[in-house]
Amino acid sequence: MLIFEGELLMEYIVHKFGGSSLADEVKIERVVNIIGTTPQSVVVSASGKTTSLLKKSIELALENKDSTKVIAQLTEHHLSLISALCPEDKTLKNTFESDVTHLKQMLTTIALSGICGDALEYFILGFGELWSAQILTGALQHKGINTEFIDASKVLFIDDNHKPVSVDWQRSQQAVDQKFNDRKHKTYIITGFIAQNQEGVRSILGMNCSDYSSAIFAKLLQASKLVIWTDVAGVYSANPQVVKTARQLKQLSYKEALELAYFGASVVHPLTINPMMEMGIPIEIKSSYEPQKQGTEIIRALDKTNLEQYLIKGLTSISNVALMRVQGAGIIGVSGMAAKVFSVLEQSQVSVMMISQSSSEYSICFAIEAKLAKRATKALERHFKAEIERGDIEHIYCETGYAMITAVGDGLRAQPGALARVIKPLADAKINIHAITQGSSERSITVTVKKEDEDLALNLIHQQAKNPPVQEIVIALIGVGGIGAELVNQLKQQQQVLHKQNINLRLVAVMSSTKLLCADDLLLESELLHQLKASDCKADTNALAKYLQSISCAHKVLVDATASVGIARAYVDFLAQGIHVVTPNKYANTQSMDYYRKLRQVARNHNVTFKYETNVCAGLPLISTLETLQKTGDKIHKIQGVFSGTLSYIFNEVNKGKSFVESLMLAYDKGYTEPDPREDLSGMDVARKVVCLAREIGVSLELSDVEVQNLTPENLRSCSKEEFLKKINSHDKELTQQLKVLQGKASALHFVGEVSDIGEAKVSVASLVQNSPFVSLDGADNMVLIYSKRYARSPMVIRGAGAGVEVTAAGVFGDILAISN
Ligand SMILES: NC(=O)C1=CN([C@@H]2O[C@H](COP(=O)(O)OP(=O)(O)OC[C@H]3O[C@@H](n4cnc5c(N)ncnc54)[C@H](O)[C@@H]3O)[C@@H](O)[C@H]2O)C=CC1
Ligand SMILES: N[C@@H](CC=O)C(=O)O
Repeated sequence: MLIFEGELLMEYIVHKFGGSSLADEVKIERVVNIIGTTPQSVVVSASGKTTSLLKKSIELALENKDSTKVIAQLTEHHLSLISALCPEDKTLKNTFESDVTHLKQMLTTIALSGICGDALEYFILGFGELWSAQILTGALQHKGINTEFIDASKVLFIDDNHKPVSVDWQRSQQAVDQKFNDRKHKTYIITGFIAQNQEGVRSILGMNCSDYSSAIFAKLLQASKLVIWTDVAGVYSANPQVVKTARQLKQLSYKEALELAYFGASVVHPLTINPMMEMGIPIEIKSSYEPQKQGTEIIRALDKTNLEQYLIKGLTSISNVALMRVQGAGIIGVSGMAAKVFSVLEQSQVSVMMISQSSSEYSICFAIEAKLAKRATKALERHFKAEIERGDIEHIYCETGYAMITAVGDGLRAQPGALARVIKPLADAKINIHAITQGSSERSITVTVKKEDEDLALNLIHQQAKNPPVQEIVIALIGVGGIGAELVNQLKQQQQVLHKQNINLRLVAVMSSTKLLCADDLLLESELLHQLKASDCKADTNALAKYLQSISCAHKVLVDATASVGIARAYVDFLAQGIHVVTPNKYANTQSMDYYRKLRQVARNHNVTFKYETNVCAGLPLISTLETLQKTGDKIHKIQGVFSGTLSYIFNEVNKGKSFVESLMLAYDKGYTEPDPREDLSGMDVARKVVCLAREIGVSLELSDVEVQNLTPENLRSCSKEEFLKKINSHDKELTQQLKVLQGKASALHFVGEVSDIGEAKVSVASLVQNSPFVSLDGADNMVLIYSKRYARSPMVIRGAGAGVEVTAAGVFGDILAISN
C-alpha cells in the first residue's frame, strides 16, 4: 500500500524486530533509531530470553519447584529497561508490576494443581511480547514520536484448536481497519506471537511465530514491504559456522525461502511466506546491528542473472534425524498402506520430514526427528501388530544418527544434471547416501547421510552451488626450497585468475624439515617463510595429515617438494586418507617395485591421484604423453634422452670451453641440481628417471638394474655435501680433461639415458656424431626420443628446459590443477 504523507506518496512498511534486537537498552535504542519518525507498524518479539524464562517458570511450577529466581530475573530485566528507556512512564511500570503479580498467582496455581493446560501456558508465554511492545512504545514516545501500543490479542483472531492455527481473516481485517485508522500520522507497536482464540482468550500463533505475526499484519495493513530485523545481515547460502565459503544471499524467491525454512534454515518461520507470496509483498531480512548493510530480499521473481548464476541457492541441514523403514513382501500392492503408516504417525504427533517409497512398494522409508524415533516405532508396532505376526510386515526398522541435507534453488528446476550436482561430490568423497528425494517442485533435493558425514557433505555440495561449480583444492606443501618457494609464488600469482575460472586454491599448510605451519589460506600471507620459521609447531607428517583430515574439501593435495626418502615413504599414509599426492621428488617412484605397486593400489582404493609429471624432464609433458600413447594403443619400444638438466648444462658449457666445475657451480646456483649435486654427477638422478620411465612403459625395473656411469671423483663420493662443495674445485682440471678425452673426435658429448621394453637400461656419457639430435641442445635443455609402434621410423621428440625452479614448479602446478578435473 502507498499512503499520502502531505504531498508525498510513500511506502507503508511493516517491521518485525526479533528478541535479539530488543535484548537490552542499547539494542532497543538502536531499534528506536531505525524506526525513526516515519509512521509505520512494528511487530515485536519478547526481549532477549524472556519467552524461555517464562517457559522455565512454568516447568518449575509444574515440578512444584521454586521459580522466584526466574521471576526476579524477568522483573529486574524489564524494570531496568523501563527505567532506562521511559523513566517517567509510571503507568507502564504499574502495568508491568501488576502483570508480574498475576504471573506469580498463576504459577502458584500450577504448582498447587500440578497442571498447566495449553490455554494457561499460552496466556503466560504471551506476557513477553506485551512487555517488549509496551517498552518500545514508551521509548519512542519518550523521544516525542507519535506512537501507539497495540495488543494483538485485541485485533488478531485465530482458531487454535488445530496446529498450525488458522487466522480469521475477515474478523481480523475489520478490527485492524478500525484500530489502525491513524496510520498516516502514527507509528504502531504491535505484539508479535499472540492473538485471541475462538474462546476470546489470549493465545499464541505457535512457538517462534512472531515472524508469522508480522506477515499477518503486513497483509492486513496491505504493506508495501515487510522488513524482518534480526542479528545477522540476511540469509546465508549455508551455515557459515560449518561452511566457511557460505555467502550472503541478495535475493531469494518466496518458494526458495519456503523450502529453506521448511528444511530447517533459520531464514524466517515457514508460515511467514504464504501471506506475503499471496499478496506479492516483498520481505527483506536485515541486521538491526548493521542497519546500513544490504540484507536479503525475498520476492516473487528473481532477476535472471541471479537465477542463472547459482543452481543451488541455499543449503540446510537437520542434524538429528532417524530413518525409519516399514518393510515386507506383504505390503506390496496393498492399497492405502502408506496412508495407514502416515496416519499412525500423525496420531502420535510425529511429523515426517522426508518420504521415499521403493517402486516395488516393498518398503516405505521416511525420516523423522531422532527424538521421536521411539514413539514412532512403538506406535507403528502397536498398530501393525497383526501384520507383523502374519509376516506381511517383516520389520519396522528405525535407526538414528543421520542428518538430512537439503539443497534448494529455483535454478534446480528442470535442469538436467541437477541431481548429479548433489550426489556426485558425495560419491567422490565416498559418503554414502541413505535416502534421497527431489521435491516435486524440483526446487529442492534432500539427501540423508550419516551424521558424521554432515559437515563434509554440506561443504562438498556447497562447492557445486555455482554455475559452473567451483572446484576447491586445498594444498599442503612439504619442502620450501627452490621448487617449493617458486610454487608458492606461482600459486599466489594465479589465485585470482583461477578464482575467476571457478577454481579456488587454498594453501593450508607448509612444512620445512623442522617446522609446520597451518592456516586457512597461507597464500594470503606476505611473510610466509618467516612465519614458518616462527611457528611453534614441529614438522610432523602425522600432524599434517590430521590437519588435512579436519578440512572439508573434495580435493586435498599433498605436494612434496623435497628430495627426502622419508617423505616419499609417507605417501601411502596420505593416499590412504583420501589425500592426493603431487611430487617432483623421484624417490617414491624409484623405491622397490613392491612399493611402486602399493602406491598405485592404495591410490586406486581410495579414489585419489598420485601425480609426478616433473619426475622426468621437469615441466615437459613426458609422463602424460607416455600415458596417452599407451592408452590409445601404442606400444613403446625404447626411450632415449638427455634427462638431466644439470648435466646437459655442464656438457653444453664445457663444449663451449667453460671449465667443468665452473659450469657445475653455475648449474647449482641456477637451481638445476639436486639438493646434493652429486646425485646428478653420479648419474643416479638420471638412473632414477630411467627407472621411472621403464615402469611407465610396463617394465619391472629396479634401480640396481641400471648400468650407471659415475662422474663424481672417487674421494668425494662419501663425504658431506659441504665438504664436496669445498673440495670439488681441486678436481676441475681432471674433470674437464676427462671430458675432453671422452669427446675425442666426436662432435659433442652428452649424458644420455636409455631404456627399452625388454628392460635394458643404461645411463652414461655418449660421444655424439654431428647429425645426432642431441648435438643441438643448449642450456639446461632436455631432449627425449620416444620410439614406438606408431613412431617407429622417426621417433616422437620432446624438447625443452629440463631443470629450473620456474618450469618445474609450473609442472607441479599443472599436476595440482589436473586433479580437479
Ligand atoms: N630443481 C629442479 O630443477 C628440479 C627438481 N626436482 C625435484 O624437486 C625436489 C626439490 O628440489 P629443489 O627445490 O630444487 O631442492 P631444494 O634443496 O631447493 O629444496 C628442497 C627443500 O626440501 C627441504 N626438506 C628436505 N627434507 C625435508 C623434510 N623431511 N621435510 C620437509 N622439508 C624437507 C629442504 O630443507 C629444502 O628446503 C627434488 O626432489 C628434486 O629432485 C625435479 C625436477 C626439477
Ligand atoms: N637435478 C635434476 C633436476 C630435475 O630433475 C636435473 O638437473 O635434471
